Amino acid sequence: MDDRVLDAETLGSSDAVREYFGEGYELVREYARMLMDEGELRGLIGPREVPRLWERHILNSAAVVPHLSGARSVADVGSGAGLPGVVVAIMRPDAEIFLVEPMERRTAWLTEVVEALALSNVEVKRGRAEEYHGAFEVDAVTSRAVGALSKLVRVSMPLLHVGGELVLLKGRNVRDEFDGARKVLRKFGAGEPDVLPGETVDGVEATTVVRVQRRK
Ligand SMILES: C[S@@+](CC[C@H](N)C(=O)[O-])C[C@H]1O[C@@H](n2cnc3c(N)ncnc32)[C@H](O)[C@@H]1O
Repeated sequence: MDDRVLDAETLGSSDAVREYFGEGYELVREYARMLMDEGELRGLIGPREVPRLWERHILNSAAVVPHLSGARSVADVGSGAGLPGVVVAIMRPDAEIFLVEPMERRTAWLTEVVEALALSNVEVKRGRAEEYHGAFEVDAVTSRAVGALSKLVRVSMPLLHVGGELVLLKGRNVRDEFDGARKVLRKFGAGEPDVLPGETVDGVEATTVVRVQRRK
């Protein structure tokens, strides 16, 4: 194991992180191991991401979970390597999770992860979110690093039941995207976006979570 992996392992095996993930800890750890072993090689994460895998990716992804408490079904739009969708699926085994991703190479990886971790609550759906408008509806959509708020509202709002919510991991400056999204928020019957405080686990602060409700 090289030093970069050891760095990430230190945080990933800390008591605070173990306690935070509770029953899901072993599965999250297995997923992190898969990403560390193969993620870079298969072009799923960059080489610089290996040492900060827990900090920047795993813990960061977990920050959406407290905001999904009422959701029985969740679609993760643009799952990529499975972030945050796989982490959500592990932490919410009671919810039905759809991982929506257009790239074949990435859906192949997601399918392997789902099988290796025996995640019976997950369905991988290959395609763009827009292709699934009218095909299924969920209580919540999560998404990270897929695009600006206006795009996320346009492609994701039609996947939600009325009353359902987009729960997005965004950068600190997300408010700068609000003006550009006004028109599309109105068009898709969305409420005012809420910017929510991220949690801090073992000194690691999560990025900003933004919640937008489908009102009609
Ligand atoms: C930068 S990656 C982020 C992946 C992952 N969410 C993460 O945070 O590591 C963006 C992903 O969104 C996917 N994507 C882009 N547009 C999409 C759309 N309209 N519907 C679904 N997925 C989309 C891309 O194929 C890509 O895998």
